[in-house]
Amino acid sequence: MSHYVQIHKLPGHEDVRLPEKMSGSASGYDLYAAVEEEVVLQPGERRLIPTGFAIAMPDGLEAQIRPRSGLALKHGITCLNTPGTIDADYRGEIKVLLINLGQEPFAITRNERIAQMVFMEVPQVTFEQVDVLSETVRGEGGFGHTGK
Ligand SMILES: O=c1ccn([C@H]2C[C@H](O)[C@@H](COP(=O)(O)OP(=O)(O)OP(=O)(O)O)O2)c(=O)[nH]1
Ligand SMILES: [Mg+2]
Repeated sequence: MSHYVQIHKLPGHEDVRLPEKMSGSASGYDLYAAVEEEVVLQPGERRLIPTGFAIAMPDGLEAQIRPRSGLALKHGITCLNTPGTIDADYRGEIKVLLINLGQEPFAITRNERIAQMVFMEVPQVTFEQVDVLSETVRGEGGFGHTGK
């Protein structure tokens, strides 16, 4: 399915690259850091990193902010709240909450790729309050109920 998503570069960030797919069928659009100057994340430190853009997507979609596996593997850099949720009605700057779970300081420079954004369809549901739920074989079993 293809959708139109409006994208707006925020003032002062004309030089920052917009989200980009690095291969034809990639799921994620890589996000570029719009930090004014180099930011260094110390081990264990978290920081909200700006991207310099905002979007407007159709109702029924969301965007997820996910880590880049290369940064996670090589440097222990991940998104603390992964997958971050971008609501369809959010018009603020997209930001990325990075945390350094590695053992070395990690420097983030302007226009470096820090995370990726994946669009998803979100089913709408209507809750129907009931006294008894429909029965299943699993029932209330969970959290390892079926074995290791
Ligand atoms: O990684 C993220 C996560 C969220 N957001 C923005 C877009 C999202 O629509 C809004 C709210 O996010 P969320 O619902 O996860 O946070 P909350 O703590 O519930 O805040 P709110 O009360 O504003 O919904 O913050 C980002 O820019 N990056
Ligand atoms: Mg919320």
